[in-house]
Amino acid sequence: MDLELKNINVKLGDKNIIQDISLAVAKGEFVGIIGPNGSGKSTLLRTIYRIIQPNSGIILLDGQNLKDVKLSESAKKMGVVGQFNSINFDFTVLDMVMMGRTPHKSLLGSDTPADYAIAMESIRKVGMEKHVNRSFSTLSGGEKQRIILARALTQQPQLLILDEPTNHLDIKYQLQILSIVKSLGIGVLAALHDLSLAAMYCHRLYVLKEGNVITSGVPNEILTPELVRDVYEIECDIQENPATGYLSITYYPTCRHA
Ligand SMILES: Nc1ncnc2c1ncn2[C@@H]1O[C@H](COP(=O)(O)OP(=O)(O)OP(=O)(O)O)[C@@H](O)[C@H]1O
Repeated sequence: MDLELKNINVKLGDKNIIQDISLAVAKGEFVGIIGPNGSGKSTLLRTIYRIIQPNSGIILLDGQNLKDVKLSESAKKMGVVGQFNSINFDFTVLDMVMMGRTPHKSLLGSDTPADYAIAMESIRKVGMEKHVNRSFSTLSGGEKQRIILARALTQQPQLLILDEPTNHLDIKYQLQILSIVKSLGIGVLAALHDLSLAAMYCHRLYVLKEGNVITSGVPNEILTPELVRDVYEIECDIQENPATGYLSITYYPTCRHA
C-alpha cells in the first residue's frame, strides 16, 4: 500500500500550520518526518489518519483519494500509534490489544481464536507477554507505548503511521520497536525526534520547519551540520561510522558548563 500527499495545506485557528506539503511513502518504505517542536509533524500525521481535514490538497491511498474511502475501510489498512494514549476506562492489556481487530469485524462479530492468536503474537513481539492480564492503566509509560504498538500490529495494517513511537522507551526498546516496525516490510511514516535513530532506520526523511518541507532525501545525504543548524539552531558534528555506515551525531552545548 502506498501513500501520496499532494499540496496539503492545513489551517488551525488563524494559523497556517501545514503549507503545501507533498510527500510519498512507497510499499515497504520506512519514511521519517523530523523537525523541531511545533513544526507541524503531528498535525500532518493527524491529517493523514483523518482526525484533521486538510483545507486543500489530496491524500491518495494506493492511488485512491482518501476522501472517497470510508473511515471503516481506511481503518483496516492504516495502523496508527499516536502521541497521547490516555484512556478513561480500565482495560486489561489483552483487551487493549484485541481492539486492533475491531476494524476487521462486522458490527456484532465476536472474537475468534485466530483474533486472539494474532493479538498474542503482537504482544510477544513487543516483549509484553508476561503482562497480558495486567490493567493497562497500571503500566509504565514505556510499557503502555509497547502495548499501543502491539494493538496497531494486531490490526495487521498495510501502512503504519507513528507519532514519536519511541517516546518513553529506554534505548533497548527504542531499537527493538523500530526494528520490529521495519521488519514488517510495510509502508511506515514516522515522526521521530532522535536524528541518529531516524538516520539508522529510515530509508528517506522529510525535514519540516514551520509547516514546510525544507528538504527530503536519504538520511546520510541530507543530514548535515548546516541542516541541523538551520532547522534546530544548534551546532553539531556528524560523522559516518566507517564500520557500520550509521551516522554518529555529537551535539555541542548551547552554553558551556562551569
Ligand atoms: N488546534 C490548534 N489550534 C491552533 N494551533 C494549533 C492547534 N493544534 C496545533 N497547533 C499549533 O500547530 C503547530 C504545530 O503543532 P504540531 O503538534 O503539529 O507540531 P509537532 O511538530 O508535532 O511538535 P512536537 O515536536 O512538539 O510534538 C504548533 O505551533 C501548535 O501550537
